[in-house]
Amino acid sequence: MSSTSRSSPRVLVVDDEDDLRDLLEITLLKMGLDVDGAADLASARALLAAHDYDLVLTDMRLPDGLGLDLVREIAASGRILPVAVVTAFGSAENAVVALKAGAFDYVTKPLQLDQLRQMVQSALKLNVPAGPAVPGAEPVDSRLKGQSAAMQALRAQIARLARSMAPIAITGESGSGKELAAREIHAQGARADKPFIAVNCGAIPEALMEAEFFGYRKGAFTGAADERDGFFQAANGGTLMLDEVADLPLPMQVKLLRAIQERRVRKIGATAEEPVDVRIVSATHQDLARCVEQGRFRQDLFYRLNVIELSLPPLRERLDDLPVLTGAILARLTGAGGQPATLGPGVLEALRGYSFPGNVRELENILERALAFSNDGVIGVADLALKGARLAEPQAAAPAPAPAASSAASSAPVLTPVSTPVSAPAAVPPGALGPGPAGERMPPLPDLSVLPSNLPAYLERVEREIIVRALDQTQYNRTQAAQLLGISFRQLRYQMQKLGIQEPEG
Ligand SMILES: Nc1ncnc2c1ncn2[C@@H]1O[C@H](COP(=O)(O)OP(=O)(O)OP(=O)(O)O)[C@@H](O)[C@H]1O
Repeated sequence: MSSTSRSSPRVLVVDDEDDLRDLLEITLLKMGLDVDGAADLASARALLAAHDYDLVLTDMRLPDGLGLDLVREIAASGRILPVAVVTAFGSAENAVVALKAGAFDYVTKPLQLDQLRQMVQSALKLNVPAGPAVPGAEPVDSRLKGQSAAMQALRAQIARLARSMAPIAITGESGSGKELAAREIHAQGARADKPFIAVNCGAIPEALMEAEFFGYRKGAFTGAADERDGFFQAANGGTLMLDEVADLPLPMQVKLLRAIQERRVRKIGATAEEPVDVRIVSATHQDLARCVEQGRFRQDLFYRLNVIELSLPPLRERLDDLPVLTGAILARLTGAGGQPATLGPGVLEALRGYSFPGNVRELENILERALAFSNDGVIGVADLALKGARLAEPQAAAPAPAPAASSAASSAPVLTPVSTPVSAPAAVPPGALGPGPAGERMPPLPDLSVLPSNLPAYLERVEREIIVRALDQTQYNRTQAAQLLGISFRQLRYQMQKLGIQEPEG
């Protein structure tokens, strides 16, 4: 059942079960494709050597080896050829192994023909050159700015990952660009014209989670006045990003695992399941493997989400990107047609000396604030009001420390209460100490007669102490605490998680 015309995309089907191979071949022929069949690895290799294919679809178990061998051989050859595997139902492990080895996607037996067709269509779209490969087209401008080796490697990895359906787990500190990377993977892949839906798992009340993810039928519960789609249906054909995935409660993790494994969801109140074709990208700034160890995250879901890891480097490890990043951010802040702001002398050096715990988001915030304080669009060092710059300055005697407010942070360095008036030493940039330009509270520095031997750890302790105090002052009202500290609720929540600050029990 093979065809020789090259006007249509050509697919190689490798399966030793005649019935299944026939079913696959007929389905693909009906889609207008040319199809060759092979019953074992040896014939598949011979056909691959003789012809150009646009897609290979292979069973896992073959008389003379594994379909996985074919996946590996094609990946190692550098040939741009998507390979999908057919796995037995319930053998999730095989599917994950194949995806890790470089398979584009998988379908499970018994075959769901609608899923098979969707998968084939996605795979064939990958062979249409996109972006810069089209002659005369403008090169696609990556949204992820930076020329450092780390960013170049990241962009190359993203280009590879965009060509597959494998679930990706993105890790990286808060503000390091996880969502941007996920959007880039989506935009460069076969699903670019379909929706990209990002869901902050930590922001959905537990009681609403199932309805939000899977949707509901009219009348399924009080208040369900109309039928509604969930995130899975909304992202159908595209990408669903599960941001802050470590925040998912355990019961929801079970439901999510099922939906991802079976590629089907059931709306609340519905009797039938519906197929969904969604690429899953997850992200967290937490150590998910540790959450598994602590019993807070299911091992099986972790395994399913963590097929391929993409790690975003913190900004402080790629400070060479600062000129490009600041340029891009300032251009955006000034908007089209505006005169872009410039950096005054010493500004880049000052930024290079800072550790950016909030990464690119923090750089954006610093520049936005600095722009507001700058004269004639020229940002000076003082306009940056960098926290690190204060610590870098040689300090005269600091005010006497006050007792720590919270036992949870009793080992933290002690800060003087925020209300203590302070005058700034001459060497410190204006705005860094004392009331800030917009009447900001700037408490005095802790005693720095002894310099910390581990600056990041020290800063973390300072930050921890400040946050615990703000929470104490507001009876753990996080919205008020965030306001008090001039940060967003989301930032506060991230920092609390990162620093392991929990509400006192009772
Ligand atoms: N390499 C980069 N080039 C340009 N902008 C970037 C880059 N990395 C991050 N940004 C910008 O920084 C901000 C934060 O990025 P993003 O939301 O993707 O981070 P995140 O890691 O998902 O953050 P969080 O953990 O808080 O959800 C966004 O405005 C984004 O556009």
